[in-house]
Amino acid sequence: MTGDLLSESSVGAVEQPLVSLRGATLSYGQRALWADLDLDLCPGEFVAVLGPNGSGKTSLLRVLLGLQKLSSGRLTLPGGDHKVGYIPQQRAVDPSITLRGRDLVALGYDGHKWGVGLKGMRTRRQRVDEAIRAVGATAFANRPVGLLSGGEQQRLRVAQALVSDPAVLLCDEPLLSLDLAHQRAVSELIDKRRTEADTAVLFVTHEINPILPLVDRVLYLVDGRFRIGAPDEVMTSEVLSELYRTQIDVVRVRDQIIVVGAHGAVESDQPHHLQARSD
Ligand SMILES: Nc1ncnc2c1ncn2[C@@H]1O[C@H](COP(=O)(O)OP(=O)(O)OP(=O)(O)O)[C@@H](O)[C@H]1O
Repeated sequence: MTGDLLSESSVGAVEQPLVSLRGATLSYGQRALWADLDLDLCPGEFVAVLGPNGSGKTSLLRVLLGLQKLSSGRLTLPGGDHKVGYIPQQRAVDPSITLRGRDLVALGYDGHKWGVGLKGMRTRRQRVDEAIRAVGATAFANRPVGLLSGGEQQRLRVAQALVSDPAVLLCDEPLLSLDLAHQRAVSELIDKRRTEADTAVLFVTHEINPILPLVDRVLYLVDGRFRIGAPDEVMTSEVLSELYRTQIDVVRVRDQIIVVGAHGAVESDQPHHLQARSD
């Protein structure tokens, strides 16, 4: 139930991490989702978290958000407390919800602030407007969230996470149900934040290809086992076969990674990007 740390050295320059996990284990009852996990998240780093359904990706975000206690091990913030932006998994919004798009974004700015006063209100409006502009949502920000398309709602969720000026951005499958154009737009927005503000990004996804050029390291979780390293180190036939405990073939086609598994190899745990092998 342990994982090997393939490449802490591949992080590059020695930097003080914003978030650090040491020997982190999360169990529900007898089942360890992951155990002995060491992970540092440094400024400007983009870490993708992959793994089949139920492997503990969202639970990892919940631990980092302070919503879930570790069963053992330590979570530390070596540089002190930081602002954290969170893009939650998409959920269907009730069409009768009258909250406007800009109100949703403003919730991200308000955070724990109360009684901001008149001057504060002006700054708040400016910051919210900027965030809405940055995600290209100005045209629909005054409409009720419930009447917006999935892609439009997702852009507003990104704005909500970014408006708080986060040092760490936690994203839970932010590309889910977006078309290719919106996948690209949302990935670019997150990457822009990372490069311009040195924000660290932890990005849960089932599909690495849309973000492959942005990824520094991959954390791949399968059934309590895990690997951490650069995409070229982790996304290999050898490593994934070991994680899934069955033959997995990883092939590169142009700039895409195609993962091919044996029929029925991972059953209901089959990740979205795992293609059935035809032999
Ligand atoms: N509070 C809890 N108590 C007990 N079990 C839980 C709790 N929260 C999550 N789980 C279980 O832990 C497992 C991991 O859940 P989690 O949501 O972290 O997986 P995931 O990798 O994000 O999955 P998906 O890809 O489907 O979103 C699941 O089997 C889930 O049912």
